[in-house]
Amino acid sequence: MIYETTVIGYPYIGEQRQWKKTVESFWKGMIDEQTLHAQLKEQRLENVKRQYALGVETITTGDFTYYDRMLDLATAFNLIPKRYAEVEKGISTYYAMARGTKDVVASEMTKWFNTNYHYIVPEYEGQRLRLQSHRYIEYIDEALQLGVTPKPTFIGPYTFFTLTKGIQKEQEAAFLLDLIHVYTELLQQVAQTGVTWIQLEEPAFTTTLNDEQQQLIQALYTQICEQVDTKIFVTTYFEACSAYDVISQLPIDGLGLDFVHGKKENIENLRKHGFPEEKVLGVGIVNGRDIWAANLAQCVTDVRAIEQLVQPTHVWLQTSCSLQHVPVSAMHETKLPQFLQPSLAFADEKIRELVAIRQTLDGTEQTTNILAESLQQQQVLLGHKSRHNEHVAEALRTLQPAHYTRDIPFEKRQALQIEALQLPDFPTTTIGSFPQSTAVKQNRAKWRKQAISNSEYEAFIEEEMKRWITIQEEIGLDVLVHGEFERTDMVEFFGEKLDGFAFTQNGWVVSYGSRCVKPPIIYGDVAWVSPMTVNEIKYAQQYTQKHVKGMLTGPVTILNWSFVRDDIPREVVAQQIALALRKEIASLEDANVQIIQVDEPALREGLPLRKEQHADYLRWSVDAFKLATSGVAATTQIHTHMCYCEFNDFLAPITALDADVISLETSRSHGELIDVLATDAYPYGIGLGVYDIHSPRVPSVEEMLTIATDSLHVIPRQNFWVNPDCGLKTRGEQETIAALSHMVEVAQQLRQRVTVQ
Ligand SMILES: Nc1nc2c(c(=O)[nH]1)N[C@@H](CNc1ccc(C(=O)N[C@@H](CCC(=O)N[C@@H](CCC(=O)N[C@@H](CCC(=O)O)C(=O)O)C(=O)O)C(=O)O)cc1)CN2
Ligand code: MET
Ligand SMILES: [Zn+2]
Repeated sequence: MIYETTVIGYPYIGEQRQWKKTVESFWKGMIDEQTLHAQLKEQRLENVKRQYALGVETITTGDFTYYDRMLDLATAFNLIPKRYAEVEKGISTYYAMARGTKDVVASEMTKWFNTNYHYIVPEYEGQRLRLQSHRYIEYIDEALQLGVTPKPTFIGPYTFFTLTKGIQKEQEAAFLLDLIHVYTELLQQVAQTGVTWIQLEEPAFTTTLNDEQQQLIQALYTQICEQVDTKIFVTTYFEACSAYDVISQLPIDGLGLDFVHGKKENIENLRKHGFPEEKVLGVGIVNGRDIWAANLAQCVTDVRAIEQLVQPTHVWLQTSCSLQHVPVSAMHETKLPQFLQPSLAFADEKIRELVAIRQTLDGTEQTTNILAESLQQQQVLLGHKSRHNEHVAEALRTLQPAHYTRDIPFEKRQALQIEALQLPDFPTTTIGSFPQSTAVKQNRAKWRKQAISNSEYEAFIEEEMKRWITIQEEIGLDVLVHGEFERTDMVEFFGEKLDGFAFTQNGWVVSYGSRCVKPPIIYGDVAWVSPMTVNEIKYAQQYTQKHVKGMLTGPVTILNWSFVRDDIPREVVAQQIALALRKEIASLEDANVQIIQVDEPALREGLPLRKEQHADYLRWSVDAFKLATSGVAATTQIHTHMCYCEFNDFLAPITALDADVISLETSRSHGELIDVLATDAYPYGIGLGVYDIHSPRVPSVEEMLTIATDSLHVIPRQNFWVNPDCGLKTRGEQETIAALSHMVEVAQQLRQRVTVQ
């Protein structure tokens, strides 16, 4: 048996987020294009060298990007929408598609399967696909020069096809023919560099696949593999491989399976259908999505059990998915609770785990001590007192059905709220955050370094809140927000104040483009300690007669955007967070806050990839939201917000939340959503985002009015809210004020128009 270690992909951001800094400097015009290329090359090579030093045998290239890997392929294939025709070719077009310019809107962005990473959606407008210049060969050559024979990776043709938008049914055949052609040409070019393997990532193989889709996969792979002379390794991840009997028989040379997230089903498939003798089996054994150290002895046992079943001749030991979903290294985290440190494994530590597993399996090194330590660490964590909080257990035990429902049904609540809140028709509001300006970030950085005192920092935040209350009054918004200036991130902020969470100093993961998040680590039972948001809301409320919304992140989003303990079901962790938020909401009510928004942008992202698992997830996630929000008075208006997804097939769960008002991002699926609202009336208050907040471009009144009037016939007047797509933290101040002023004008015109009718 031959064992080799490899990773599907390694994080490109660098340990100190060098990648982000380089790319953003280029956007700001601080460095020129040549310097951008030079700096990124240095970072890429550093990543290769790091992995080599850690002992990975087959190093991957093409896991690097200048913004997003789907966008890399789309531009390499000439999938460039017409609206960018006026933009200079090359890097300018690439970044215009990613971010928009003042003249042209950006491409859509949406979640990468069930992760918090967002990719750029390729758009097909009937153009011919042609292979354009690209960087893949350069990446391979520079690795070869380091003496490494890399395994270049690409997102595979089926996944690319399923994620491309705009292909009409009648265009499908032409598109697919073109796609086969460009993939073949690209892979042929790559083959000529002398690499022995090419990896194609097919996460879409783990979604439910019908017969037609299976036939398409066979056709794609038969035609591409026939024409490419290098060995092809297809890897699946995030779930078990669907249609395993078909996919394992594709004319490819290796298949990678996720034995972390799809363990049971993948093993069952191996048992039932075997594994082709001549193929390499990729065993995704180390979790690529969490930050917990693996139980190495268990991993070794699992690999041996898999071998017993199918006796492959060649095994690649790999992470369950790309390591881009975890931070680079846990080595420099010095402020974590001591007992936790040895339990953590970020990308580099996970590579070490793979190497230790390999050494154990092939007996090349004595690993008894490493395995024993790994096991002992598991025990320490399992038995830790933070995981056995009696108060939390008691609170969960005593939950009753009444904790999950509001006292009065929505129709009655709505009447009471109209009376209590006295809002105009077509009320305008924002989603919560206002620009996190350089001043905001710098003050926080200084405060963290203790260069300014607590009171100086608080005074700065208060000044910013007050200033933005005035701005909102001047713009004429109806329901105001405090602006979230005290928050680094909507999840990290709450985690810092709740029991059971830990924080890294440098555990960054890319969320989209150059935007990063530092997901908190939920290691123990979650509990509310003291009010987290009341002071700020109260402070802001003093300066206005209008309502200031309370602003919280929902239980499911906190769960989905954290790294979560794996000793108890996620459902239980969600309940714990919900109970903590329920207390926070009660504190807001005590402070006379009458409108409280509980954001759940990650509710849909957590939806399992397999349809048969949806119902169970939706049951407990909707329950968690209701547990958090249903304890309020009938006159307290609960808002929620969702974004970064398509919601047209998600109306039933949204309705089940029983939230009085929802604001939805709609730049992705405005039309479809309206169609759905036309057939399935949605009874609650709803604000369909009237502009995309991802671009610095200021949309005109007419543009927003068109979007708003579109939904006039499907949303009754008393339910109609006017708001942007999402929070404004990434925007500049001037463009924010300009865009919101236009938005308020839209509401005014709607009020006039509808009165006349
Ligand atoms: N967790 C999470 N997931 C999410 C979202 C979200 O808001 N949160 N929104 C959606 C889109 N994703 C987003 C993710 C990140 C950001 C974002 O703005 N990230 C910031 C970091 C935010 C942050 O934590 N900032 C810290 C640290 C900032 C920093 O880098 N400070 C400098 C120093 C300050 C300076 O001079 O700028 C440093 O440490 O070097 C702070 O404000 O305190 C960034 O990458 O730039 C936006 C949207 C979906 N998923
Ligand atoms: C990703 S959803 C963001 C909601 C949050 N209240 C904000 O405005 O930033
Ligand atoms: Zn949002």
